[in-house]
Amino acid sequence: MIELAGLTKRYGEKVAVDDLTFSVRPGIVTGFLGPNGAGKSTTMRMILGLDHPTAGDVRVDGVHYRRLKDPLTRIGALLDAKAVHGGRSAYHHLLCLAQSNGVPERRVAEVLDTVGLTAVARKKAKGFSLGMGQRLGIAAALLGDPRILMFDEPVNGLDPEGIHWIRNLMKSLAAQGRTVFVSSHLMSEMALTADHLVVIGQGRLLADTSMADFIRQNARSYVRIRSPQRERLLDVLHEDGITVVEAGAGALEVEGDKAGRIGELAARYGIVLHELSPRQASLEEAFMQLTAQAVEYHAHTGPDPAPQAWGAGWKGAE
Ligand SMILES: Nc1ncnc2c1ncn2[C@@H]1O[C@H](COP(=O)(O)OP(=O)(O)OP(=O)(O)O)[C@@H](O)[C@H]1O
Repeated sequence: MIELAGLTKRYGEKVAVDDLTFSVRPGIVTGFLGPNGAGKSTTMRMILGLDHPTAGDVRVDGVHYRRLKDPLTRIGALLDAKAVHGGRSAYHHLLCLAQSNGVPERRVAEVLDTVGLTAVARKKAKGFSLGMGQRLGIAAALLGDPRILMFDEPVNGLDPEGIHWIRNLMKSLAAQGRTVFVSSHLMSEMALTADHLVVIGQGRLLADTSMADFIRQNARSYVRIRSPQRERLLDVLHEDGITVVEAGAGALEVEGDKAGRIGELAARYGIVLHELSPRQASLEEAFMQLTAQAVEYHAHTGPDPAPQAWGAGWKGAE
């Protein structure tokens, strides 16, 4: 279990982590999501005692990291896969870690086998690909057989096979009852891996929810419509109590699964439709919406189309 209470980190004027309170529980994969610069790495560094909180507190199994005896056997972390002495072999790198942390030597061969690096164990780490480096970093995290694991963007730069492998590894570690805390800026990746989600933006907590609830609340379905008789169509839909939203580029959107009803109304009133497509918003979109106000650097590719609405009960883009 990892417990954060009011955890805050300032760098001068910059608040990197802002009053975070949440717990990471055992037996499940908890995804830690946020756009670039949201404060994920800073939070993880504070969990490991590498950065001091400006305020608040973070505990690993009830104690501060620095007070843990043999910390590698309690919590294993992959923060920066490049933090390896390149002149050492994978085996030697892990052996040094094991010897300086009271971990039995046999664990080195075991974790090399787990991450699939046995064949290259005697090769120098500086010749490793990004994927091999990630695997070596994960091997180091697993070395002390800890009950808590923390991975910062572990799939960065990996090929599909590597991504698949990491996904399964995390699930199996959680299934063994371990606490697994993994950061990502990709919702689509987390949707396939995490049971629980903690979302932050500009250091602040935006969501702390089960993946199932997040999907239930955010995987909205809607219908996209295009018509050369747009005004007439708007009138007809309005009369039928259907709420319509401007979707930009001449398209309209209606919440829910109403394609059938809209098609019938269009047919009854002889309105030409160029498009009538039922759609499902992706979780990536839901995540972008949730964090939209909290992104540090926006790439402006054009004017933001301000949503307009017609009809009953439109409450704005939520
Ligand atoms: N040592 C530091 N000094 C000053 N500012 C810092 C320092 N470390 C991080 N920051 C700032 O704190 C904020 C949070 O950074 P952090 O690296 O924790 O975010 P992140 O969510 O991990 O982002 P990314 O996904 O890009 O890795 C950023 O604005 C960053 O510029």
